[in-house]
Parts: sequence; C-alpha cells; structure tokens
Amino acid sequence: MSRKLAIATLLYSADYLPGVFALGHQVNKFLEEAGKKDSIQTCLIVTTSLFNDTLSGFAKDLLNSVYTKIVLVSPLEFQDESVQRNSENLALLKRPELSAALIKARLWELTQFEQVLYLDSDTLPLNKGFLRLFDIMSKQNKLQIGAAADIGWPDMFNSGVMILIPDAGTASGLQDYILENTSIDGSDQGILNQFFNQNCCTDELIKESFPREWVQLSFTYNVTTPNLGYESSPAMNYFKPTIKLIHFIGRHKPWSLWSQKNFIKNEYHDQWNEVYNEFKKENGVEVEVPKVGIDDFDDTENDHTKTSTEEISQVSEPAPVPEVAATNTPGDNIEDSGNEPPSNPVPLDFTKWLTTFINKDYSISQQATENDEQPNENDGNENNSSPRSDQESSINDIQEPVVPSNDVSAQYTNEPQEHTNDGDATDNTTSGSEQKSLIENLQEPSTINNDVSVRPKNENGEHPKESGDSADDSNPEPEQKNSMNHMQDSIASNTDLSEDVKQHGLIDDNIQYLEKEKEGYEEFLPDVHETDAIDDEETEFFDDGVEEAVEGENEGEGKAKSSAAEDSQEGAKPAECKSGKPQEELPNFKFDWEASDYLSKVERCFPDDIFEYAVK
Ligand SMILES: O=c1ccn([C@@H]2O[C@H](COP(=O)(O)OP(=O)(O)O[C@H]3O[C@H](CO)[C@@H](O)[C@H](O)[C@H]3O)[C@@H](O)[C@H]2O)c(=O)[nH]1
Ligand SMILES: [Mn+2]
Repeated sequence: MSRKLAIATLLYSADYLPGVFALGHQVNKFLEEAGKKDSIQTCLIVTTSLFNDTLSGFAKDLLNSVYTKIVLVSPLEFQDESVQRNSENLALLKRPELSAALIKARLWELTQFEQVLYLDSDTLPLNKGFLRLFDIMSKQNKLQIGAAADIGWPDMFNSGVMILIPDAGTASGLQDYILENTSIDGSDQGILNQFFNQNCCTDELIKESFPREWVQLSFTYNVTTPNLGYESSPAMNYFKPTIKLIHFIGRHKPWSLWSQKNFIKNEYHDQWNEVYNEFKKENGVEVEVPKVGIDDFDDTENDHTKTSTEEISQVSEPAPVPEVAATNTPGDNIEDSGNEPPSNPVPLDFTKWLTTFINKDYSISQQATENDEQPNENDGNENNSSPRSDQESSINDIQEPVVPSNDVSAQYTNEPQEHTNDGDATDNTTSGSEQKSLIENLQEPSTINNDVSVRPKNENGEHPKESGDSADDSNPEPEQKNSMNHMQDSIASNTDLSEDVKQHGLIDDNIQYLEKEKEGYEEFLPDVHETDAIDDEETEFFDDGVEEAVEGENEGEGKAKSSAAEDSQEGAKPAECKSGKPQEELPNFKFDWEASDYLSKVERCFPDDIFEYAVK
C-alpha cells in the first residue's frame, strides 16, 4: 500500500505569500513531471488568524488552487512564554519575525500523513530530484529527522528543509521541550536541533544514548543562498548540476523590494522570479490584482486558543473579485510587528560595501579635499547624525565624509556635486510598503466560513532505523539559466527607483565593468540601483569574500598589511597614505583593485568598526 506522503510549507505572515505561491507552483510542476501528483499531497500550514482574518478570499482561492491541503494551526501553547525566553538569542539573529517560526513544531502533529517533507516558503526546488528524498528516507523512523547541514554551524541542520515522521508522542515531547528550553538561535532551527540532533548534546555521556537522530542529507537538497564563501568556491561549479533545491535564507527574500533593487546578482533569484511570474500569469494575478497603496494590514497572531491543528477542505466558493486589504489600525501594520527589517535611516551598509571597492588612495585624498574644501557637504543630510568632535582621531576625520552613501558614490563617479544626500531615508522607508502592494491585495478580514474539521491524531508505526547517507544523486540536472528580473514590473510600482537609477547611473556602469573584469564573481556583485538598505548580513558575506580574495592574491603580504593596520591605528592622515599619489594621477574610479593591493589599504583606512559610531 502506498504511503501517505506530503510536502508541506508554512505561512504565518502575509509577506511570505509570494514564497508560498512560487514554491507551491514549482512543487506541483515537478510532482506532475514525476507522475506523483496523486501520491504526494501538498500541504500549507497557515496560522488560523492569518487565514481567517487577514487573507482575502482571492488569496485563499489561490492558495487552495496550489495546495491540496490547508491546515490551520494555532500558536503553540505558551508560545508567548517561549518567545520571551528565546528573545535574547533571537536578537542575535536580528530576525524578530522568526519568533513565531517555533510553530514548525506542529509539523509533527500532521499524523494524517506518514511522512512529511517540510520546505520553508523561501525555498525553490530546481528539479524533480528533490522528490527523491522520499526514497532515500523511506525507512525513516519517528525519532529521526532528515535535514542538510547548516552553513552557519555545520554540526547543526538547517530547518528549512526537513523530512520527518509525524507522531503525536514526538509532537508533544517536542512541545514540552520547547517550553522548557531556550533555543540556540531563539527560533525553530535551534530548538529542533537541540531536540533531534545528537551533535547538540554537549554532555558526552548522554550523547551516547541520545534518543533521537539527525540523518544528514546532502547539501544539494538545501543549498542556502546568499553564501558567498560557498558560491565562490569551485565546489559550487562542481556540484551545481546536482543541486535539487535552493533556499533563500536571511532577511531579504527574492520577492522583497530590497532584493529587486539591491540584491547581489544571483541567477537563482532570477529563477525564482521566473517561477513566480509563471504562477502569476497562469493565475491571472497581475491582471486581477490592482496595485494599491495600503501599507497596513494585520498580520498579528492573536489566536491563542488551545486547539492544536485544524484542517479545512478546499475552499469551494468561486474566486471573488480581488479584494484589497481592509482598513487596519496603525499599530497592526507589519513593520510595527517586526516583520519588516527596521528602516535604516543612514545607508551605512551600502557605504560599507562601497568602500570595499574604493580606490583608497583616491578616496582618502578626495575626502581630505572634501574635508578641507567642503566642510559642510553633509550638512544637508539629516541622516548623518554622527557627532563630530575635535577629539576624534584623524581616522575618523578621514572616514566621516564616507558615511553618507551618496557621498561615496560621488567619489566613484567623480561627480560629487551631482549627487545629493536626499532621499536615502525616504527611499528606504518606502520600500517596505511598496513591496507589500501585491500582498496587500491578497488580504482582507475574511468572512469566509470554511469547512473546518479537527484533524485526527494517529500514532504511526515505527520503521526500522536507517542512518544512511543520502548524498547520492546520479541524475544530472540542467544548468540554471539566467533570466530577466521581472519583479519590478510585477510587484510594485516603483517610482523612486527610476529616479535613483538615473542618479547613480555611473555607479552602475562601473559595476558592470567590474563584472566583466571579474568573471566568476558575478553572483556577488550588487546590481546596484539604490544606495540604501543593504544590511549587515549580506554585506558581511560580501566583505568576507573580498577579504578572502585579497588574502589569496596578496599572499606573503601579511607584513605590509599589518603595518598598514598600524598606520590606521595611528590615524594616518590622507597625505601619508601609502602610494601618496596626487589625486589627478589616480585612475578615474577604475575598479583596478585586482591588480593592486588596495584592499589591504582599505582595511587600513576603513576598518569595520569605523561605522559603529553611526549605528544607533
Ligand atoms: O514573517 C515570517 C517569517 C517566516 N515565515 C515562515 O517561516 C519560514 C522560516 O523563516 P525564513 O525567513 O525562511 O527563515 P530563514 O531565513 O530561512 O532562517 C533560518 O532560521 C529560521 C529560524 O530558526 C529557520 O526557520 C529557517 O529554516 C532557517 O533557514 C519561512 O520560510 C516561512 O515559511 C512566515 O510565514 N512569516
Ligand atoms: Mn528559510
């Protein structure tokens, strides 16, 4: 008899709807292709309040067309207390919106299925090869979890792709565990590892008899991106044809406006966009959903009833005329509830990125000139609130003009006067709302009364244990092709963008030049239209990669580097910089860093912590 299998994903806030749609669409395509549409169900786990109170009938209809089962879930019992206890660790992640991801623990309650492949809604299977997980893990037992290693700490698994055996006992054990323990990362990934993963047992004695087991899947089933270190390595080229699934980890998802404007070029983002556009086209979303400018919607999860899991059958009513989000109280909007990255009034992160590519000799002399000749250049930038005291070291004198990103871009373009400091903050703050314009149209306080039945909780029989390696993959997958990014057209009308594109046209030119020159790094080079909103997370990847590259290229130059660092600590003045070239002789903002060791100088002149004073 065939097993009851399901592929499940999770939705607890409306801003992940595009992910849920694209994923469902893609999964359906591959189920069809593999001839498994009838044997594997697709299941959306969605919080009751989101589904009933926030999503529009149109959104529900779309969800029902993509997923064969929609399972409504309430927050875990005492979830608030767990979230509270985990808040400190979660703060380290800078992802407050993930506090509710603990609800993934409800996956083990899906006992109507014998085995569930859970996929985060920010994942994208690339081919039907991911379905092989059901074969690889066919002998899985309820005490095992199948998952790939997390790149952040490879002794732990990433909880964005997990294969599991639903089981009432495991479910309640896990939920008790969540109540009593603090998660390593403040969210589901940490606690699931602590519960299932033998590696997380730090007591060697107990480890021997650890009751559960993480069965490690091949990374090709959950290739997380961005991950500069990994992608830049030859391993990416080597394994690329075998990748079955991409996972867009981190704060910026392919559907977010930030990604559309700023994201480091990534073919997988393009691919996600293709799938999403395909979904929209097939479902007439673009035509049917008007763009409106409502910013607020209620995504809060208020239903704390004890009901564990409820299942609704397919919504049978016809698709209603598209409805827009209902009026909401100001306090309920997504930004207030922490589901959007907090706006960053000073585009420090872009600056951080930008300075990585600045010819330091030029930038310093330029800054020195600016300091001398244009002391008030930044006066108009109300974001640049950093106090400047006479006591500050000379390195701060060097750095300060760099902080507003547009000033830095001016250095690139050699047209400092043509770039203003206006608009950074405004632009950044508008991005969140623009990004939601589609989503908002998929929300409403619903009056739809779905057939709801309490889901039965069945015990599952235990399968013989297998700790087999699942890394096999003999099926060569097609190369991923690049495509145009259509998201700007489709998600939001973005009037700010064109203005900024114009403003920074020359920066774009330079970056394209760099891309051409630096083959193999394309994935990591921002397709920059904006100078704001790049966050630490991704710039850190970027910086790390650059440092790596420099290390490789400048082998044996450690001494020069350390002396450069000393210089910096002593507060070297612009005139004392290594090359000492006069400004006119310097290349006109060519990205000639490859041929030089300027990055080591950048390190000297732009130490990471130089920006800290402005980060409030
Ligand atoms: O506001 C939100 C946030 C998350 N989700 C759902 O929860 C999943 C997890 O969040 P995600 O943004 O994908 O987290 P990651 O950036 O992937 O971060 C890592 O850390 C998370 C917290 O431990 C884990 O849940 C992830 O699997 C792991 O990859 C999403 O895919 C969605 O399905 C929402 O519906 N709304
Ligand atoms: Mn994820």
